[in-house]
Amino acid sequence: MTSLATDSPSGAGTPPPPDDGVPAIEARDVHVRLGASPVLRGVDLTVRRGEVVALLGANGSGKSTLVRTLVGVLPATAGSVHLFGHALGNDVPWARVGYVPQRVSAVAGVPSTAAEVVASGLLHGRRLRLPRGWRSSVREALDLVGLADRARYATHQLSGGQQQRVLIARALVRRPELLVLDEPVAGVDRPSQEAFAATMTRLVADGMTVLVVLHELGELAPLVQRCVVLRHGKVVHDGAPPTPRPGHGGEAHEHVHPHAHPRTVQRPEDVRLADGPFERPDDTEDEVAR
Ligand SMILES: Nc1ncnc2c1ncn2[C@@H]1O[C@H](COP(=O)(O)OP(=O)(O)OP(=O)(O)O)[C@@H](O)[C@H]1O
Repeated sequence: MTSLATDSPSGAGTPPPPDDGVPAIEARDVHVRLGASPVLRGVDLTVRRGEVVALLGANGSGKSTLVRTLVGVLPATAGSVHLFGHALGNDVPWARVGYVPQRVSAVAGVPSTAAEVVASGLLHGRRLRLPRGWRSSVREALDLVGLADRARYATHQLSGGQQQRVLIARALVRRPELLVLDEPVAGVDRPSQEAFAATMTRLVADGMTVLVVLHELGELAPLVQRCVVLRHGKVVHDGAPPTPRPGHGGEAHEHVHPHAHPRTVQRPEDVRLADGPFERPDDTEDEVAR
């Protein structure tokens, strides 16, 4: 299991379990309707243990819907999802799964300290009491995202990027083996982007399996082994990351980041999706969906 303990240089205390060949995520022919609209239309996705997979696609292509379905937040209309070999439901070992939702002020209105938000990540399923040693787990998780000195800050006293890091720490405090993140760096400040990339580098080195929704590979490009691209709720690419193109991030790039705070948007050096089935900078599914 990936650990947040600090007794090794990478932050891992316990080695990950041997890969038994069962994928961390296995989704087959997943369909989701929201309201009257078919949002996912037969998605297949396998994420093997230790893989780092980026989920890409234009605004409205269904990325958030897919990850929310994979972690059981949204019900699939049809198809199946297995996590660690268990169909979604009570049999899934949820303690092994960390989920970081899109920020969208998820913690901004919560009158809690960073430490309290992180500690809430230790409560899941039928666990309604904090486990023994929770304070050190919380401290380690905050340390891992570079916010050990902000533990007692109210979340509204933190920047957007720091709030996002608190959410990541909340997912990490469970010492998950699988981390699912929905646009973790959209609209966050540069120091938080860099802190996030450094955190992910350590976690991946320790064997963490990662599925991350991104608009751009950005600072995570060196870690990403596979890219899955959604378009109109279908997978249109599943394979190697697209070739980097110079110049992306300039004025021509107008991909909308609806969750970004306008004053804190940063455009990292990134990787442009190729033409063809991939997103175009000015393309949103809402505009082109049939
Ligand atoms: N609750 C809902 N009811 C009806 N339609 C919805 C609902 N939530 C999302 N949708 C629609 O589903 C489609 C996919 O949305 P989703 O948020 O999954 O896309 P996305 O690829 O994550 O987009 P973005 O990059 O903008 O976050 C969009 O057309 C959106 O308008």
